[in-house]
Amino acid sequence: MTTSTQPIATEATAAVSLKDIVKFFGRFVALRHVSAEFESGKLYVILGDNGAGKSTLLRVMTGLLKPSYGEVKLLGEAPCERAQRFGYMGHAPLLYDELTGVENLSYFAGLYGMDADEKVKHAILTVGLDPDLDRRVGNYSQGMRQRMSLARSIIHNPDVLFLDEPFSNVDIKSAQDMAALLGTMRNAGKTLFVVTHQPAVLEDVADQYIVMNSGQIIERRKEYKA
Ligand SMILES: Nc1ncnc2c1ncn2[C@@H]1O[C@H](COP(=O)(O)OP(=O)(O)OP(=O)(O)O)[C@@H](O)[C@H]1O
Repeated sequence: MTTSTQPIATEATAAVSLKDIVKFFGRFVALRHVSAEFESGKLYVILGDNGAGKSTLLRVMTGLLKPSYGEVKLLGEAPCERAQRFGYMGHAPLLYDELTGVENLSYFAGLYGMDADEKVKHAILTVGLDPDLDRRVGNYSQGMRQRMSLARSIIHNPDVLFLDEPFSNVDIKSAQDMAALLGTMRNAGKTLFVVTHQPAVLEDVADQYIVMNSGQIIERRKEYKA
């Protein structure tokens, strides 16, 4: 019998666990003693006014930003140990303007050490774009760019997905299509965290609304309207 020192993530393992997280930027406190557990297989919508700490929380959850104090676990481990299992879509699309969609995604697939072709096509079709479109991303509309950025973040089929304002500058129809896709991913067992100022778009698919104010989670509720 072989033994392993690797902890095994069970279904009971929280997707994300935050223990007393504090984040300073200089002397400014962006996150104030945030403790929370988020179970797997849910779609969480993170709400709050400008500057409430939503993006900071998301980036701390991914390990892109180190907390000043406290502990983050992603699927039971430090986020850096789980890089292959989460995807992140931030404000910057992280796409090369001079490359086509397929070329962009093939590049990122290569970074994950993946055999690209089929997965790239699948990711592009999944977000409702045409893999055969021979157009540089620099000439995409903002909505297409957001979709391609989403495709980039799911190219490695992550279990946990963090999306920061995925619907910004996207027309309502495209936003609704993206929301439906996120719902499908949740139904397939993925965990999603979505920061947005447009919670109505996610009304049909959200499991929980996480409300932030002044660097704290002040409420977790099922409905986005009070
Ligand atoms: N790198 C940084 N350096 C200094 N201050 C920062 C930095 N990043 C964020 N902040 C500050 O931390 C606070 C929280 O920022 P954050 O971007 O997390 O808010 P947010 O809720 O996502 O806001 P918005 O809805 O406007 O995107 C803000 O006051 C912001 O100015």
